[in-house]
Amino acid sequence: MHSNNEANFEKVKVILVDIAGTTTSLEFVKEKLFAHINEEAAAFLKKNIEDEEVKKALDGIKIKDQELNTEEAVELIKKLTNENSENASLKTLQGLISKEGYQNGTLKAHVFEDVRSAFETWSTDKKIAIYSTGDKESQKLLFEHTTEGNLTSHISHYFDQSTGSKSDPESYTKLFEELKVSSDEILFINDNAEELMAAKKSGLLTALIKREGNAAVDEETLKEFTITITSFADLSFEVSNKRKIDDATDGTEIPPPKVPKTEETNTKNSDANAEAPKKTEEIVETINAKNEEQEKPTETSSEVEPMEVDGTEKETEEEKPEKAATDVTGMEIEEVKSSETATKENNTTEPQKTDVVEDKTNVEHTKTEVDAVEKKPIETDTKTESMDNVDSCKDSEDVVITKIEEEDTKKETIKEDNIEVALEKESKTVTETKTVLDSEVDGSGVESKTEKTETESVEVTASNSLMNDEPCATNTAPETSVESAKTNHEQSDSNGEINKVAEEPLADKTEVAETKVQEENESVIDKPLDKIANEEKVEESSKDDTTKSDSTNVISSGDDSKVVVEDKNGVSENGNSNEEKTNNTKSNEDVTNGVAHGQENGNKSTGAKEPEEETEIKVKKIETNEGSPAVSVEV
Ligand SMILES: CSCCC(=O)C(=O)COP(=O)(O)O
Repeated sequence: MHSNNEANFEKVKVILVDIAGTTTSLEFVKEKLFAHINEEAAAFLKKNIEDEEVKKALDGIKIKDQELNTEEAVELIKKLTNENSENASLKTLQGLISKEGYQNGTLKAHVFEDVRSAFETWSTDKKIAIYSTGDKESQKLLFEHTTEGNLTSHISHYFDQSTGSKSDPESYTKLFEELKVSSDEILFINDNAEELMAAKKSGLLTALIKREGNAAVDEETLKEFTITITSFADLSFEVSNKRKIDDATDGTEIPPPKVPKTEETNTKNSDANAEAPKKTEEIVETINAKNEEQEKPTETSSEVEPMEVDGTEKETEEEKPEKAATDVTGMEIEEVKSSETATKENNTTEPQKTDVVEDKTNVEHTKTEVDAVEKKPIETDTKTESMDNVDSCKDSEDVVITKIEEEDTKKETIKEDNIEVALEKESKTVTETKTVLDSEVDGSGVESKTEKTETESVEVTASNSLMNDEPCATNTAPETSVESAKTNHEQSDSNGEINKVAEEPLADKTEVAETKVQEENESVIDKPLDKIANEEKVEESSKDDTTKSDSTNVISSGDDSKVVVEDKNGVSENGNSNEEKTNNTKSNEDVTNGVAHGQENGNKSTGAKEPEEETEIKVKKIETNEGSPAVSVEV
């Protein structure tokens, strides 16, 4: 009929209902149940008159010191039932008498059609308790055998007169203490105004329900209660929850709260219908309360289903913001990492790029290589030659660049390590060779000098070869140089003076060179770049003769290759083959044959010596341009 403005159903945790006139029609109770009890009372007492529980109950209904036979007891039970006595012992006897009727199917308790649906809904997030004049056993029997089926699964508590009279406010205090809730978290639905008033005095929310056949309640009395309803369906707690979600999430205008249906209006009804949406604080508080409640196990919740509304609500208010925060954090971290990486890369490459290039070479390609290779300050003029190869084969340049990245990534593979060794061994080998040359030149002839120079070529070209991961279509000089170097060593075996050098395993030498170069690199890295460059210049200057000639590109080294060719009358072609270059350091015969076979057989120059042929070879021109060295040869 009405709803008070103060009504706060969101707080309700327990819905307390009585039976007669609330869940069940008074007609059923009076015309069916009580009638059944009256009919069955005689038979029941005849069978159970000696039962101690029955005796005790009979003692509870008889007049003090009254002696009752079975027939008198039956008549007393009927009389009290017809008077609708609330005597607790009578209720016990009524329950005992009706039990067989429920069990054998003779009795089916009536419940209003809205009861089952409401119980199913309420029990999802609330407790449903029964408080009836009828004893607990009778209550359970009734709800176990209703016209709507067994509803006991939705009911968590049964209270009867053992808790106290429903008209005594004290009874409700005991009740909510037992339920472990506050008084205003219980909504008591009853058709009896007197009992509701007692509950109200204890602080319970009260709903007077007007069912067909119930006694009328005057309007002034109705105003005392929280709400007046005609059906359980008038109480829709879930709608309130949906409103809370709307309010808490999208901020859109919230429709007016759904007020339980009312039959008529009065001042309070109007107020109730105009009830403003709950404030956010209040809503949040209610949400939290509901979430807490939802976490608690329901005592008789075998059919309890999760509350979807609350579940969504939780996700909306908690999970989504949390996820969003995580994503944002992750992005921030990634950005920071990227920034750090970029900074590191710049720090390691940029400064050296500038310094080394400026100090060491004017060749642009060399600059590129120096840019890329962090640990190669030693490579100077020799690199210029090498870059001729790079010039004609962009793959080489690419390889160098790749190496930069690999070095930056800590050289994870053996191959990468090899590359590094080869590159660095190149310059180191030059130094060693220089020493050999000095001793040999002092003591012996040209031949040994030549052989050792070739050894130097091995080292250098080997490193270049390793740098070329991909074959170069136009210039495979680095790989060729490796083989040529080996050939020269083998050939050197015939020369006793250089056997010692020739027998030294190449691999071992490589290891030695690697170690030395590593040390050298470490020291170089620790030095200021400017200083390194200056030192390198000095070093290169002191070993200029051998360094340039030791290169695979002896031809392209300008003066040195020219000297060699002139001295030996050797032949060098346009730097296409290191075989040819190597042959530059051989005798005329070898050189001559090398030219022929170098063209025919590619890189293979280690085979048996060809018959000697007299061939006049003239070197017409030797270009020593760093960019594209060339030698013009006439045979
Ligand atoms: C199982 S109780 C049957 C009805 C009954 O006897 C009774 O007294 C109902 O009283 P209520 O307080 O539930 O209206």
